[in-house]
Amino acid sequence: MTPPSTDPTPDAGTAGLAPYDAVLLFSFGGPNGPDDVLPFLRNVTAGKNIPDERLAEVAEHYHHFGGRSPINEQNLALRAALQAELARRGLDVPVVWGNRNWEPYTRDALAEARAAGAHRIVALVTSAYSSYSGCRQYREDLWAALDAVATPDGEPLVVDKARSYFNHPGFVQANVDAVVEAYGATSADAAWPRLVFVTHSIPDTMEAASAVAGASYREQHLDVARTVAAAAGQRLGRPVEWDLAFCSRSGPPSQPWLEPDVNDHLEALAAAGTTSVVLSPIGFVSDHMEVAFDLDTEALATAHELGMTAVRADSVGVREPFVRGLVDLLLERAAIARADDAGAPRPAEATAGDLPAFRSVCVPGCCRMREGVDSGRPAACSVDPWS
Ligand SMILES: CC1=C(CCC(=O)O)c2cc3nc(cc4[nH]c(cc5[nH]c(cc1n2)c(C)c5CCC(=O)O)c(CCC(=O)O)c4C)C(CCC(=O)O)=C3C
Ligand SMILES: [Fe+2]
Repeated sequence: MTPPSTDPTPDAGTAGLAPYDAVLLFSFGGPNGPDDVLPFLRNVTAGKNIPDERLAEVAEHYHHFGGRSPINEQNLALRAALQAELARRGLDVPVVWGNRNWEPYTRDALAEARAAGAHRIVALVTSAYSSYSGCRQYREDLWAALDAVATPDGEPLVVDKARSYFNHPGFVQANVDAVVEAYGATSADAAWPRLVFVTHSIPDTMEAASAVAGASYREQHLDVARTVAAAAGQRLGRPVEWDLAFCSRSGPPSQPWLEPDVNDHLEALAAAGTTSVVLSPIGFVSDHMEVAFDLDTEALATAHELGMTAVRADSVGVREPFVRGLVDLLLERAAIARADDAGAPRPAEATAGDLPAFRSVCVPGCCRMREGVDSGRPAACSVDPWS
């Protein structure tokens, strides 16, 4: 197994981010106040088979936090951190921020980049793993947003996507650091904690669709979990036993989603004698609502009811190795674009773990949910937008 690399910061080189002249920080979006909650949830669930009771329940989660999701401040912090790291390397490009489901919307971010003179943009999605929810849905919305952006000079606006970065060394390293710190925060007289990695559940059908041309969503997580647990155990001087659990299931009960649910899993662990856990939210890049509610509110309460000691590790947020890794990833994507444009071989791509680097341009049918059922929506950043 390859340990997370601690390579020195790669030089931006003379080509820098060319051919890109702007970066799109592309995220989910979230409400800024109580009045935003319902319209936001309607945006998220348009055309989805989510029961009303589930929606009312999720609205309550947001109201519990004043109707405001932490995700927007977290994206602003990430944008500022990216800008600072780009500047540190002498890379002078605007970073615009756009969301699929709330203001600032993707189309406005693209218009902002266009107004600043951008013609070719590299998109960084705030989802580390690939599936319909973390990749294709972003690309479908991007296609629609590109369609809505005026191009008065007649030159098209092109957006390329940086690959899913779950196994990029920066993301893995930041998670290792966070896990090691969480172990340090557990009380010395508690039992050696078991490490429970947590991610967003998805329907089994979405899991199957994520495996069109490589590792599935679940397999991507297992690769990261294995790598993070091994590296953390090494740093701590003692091996850690780990599992992968899921949170935030929605959809009708009749529809199978990835399991075990983190709460059920904690019960099973308690029944088997585990008294201490560290929860590592490897499926999420920031402590947004799903982490604040499903983990910090629900799962920690479950653990305490079961008499367990539980500490939640940070998500990667704006940790330095993560931010540095994202800028490395942008530079790598730019080098790939230059190679593709020149018909030259692509440069090597940095990874940690056993899986290869995820594809930078999606293959036909990638993460497609409804093939054969409807005509599908076209998606940007793929070989064939219509498949
Ligand atoms: C894999 C995945 C990630 C992880 C990757 C990533 O981090 O991006 C993620 C992130 C997020 N999900 C979020 C919020 C919601 N997700 C929902 C619904 C759904 N998510 C799904 C998947 C994922 N979602 C799925 C398969 C559904 C069912 C409907 C559908 O097929 O799309 C719903 C509807 C109600 C409900 O069902 O819960 C809401 C409100 C927020 C914002 C949080 C905030 O406001 O701070 C974020 C970052
Ligand atoms: Fe994809």
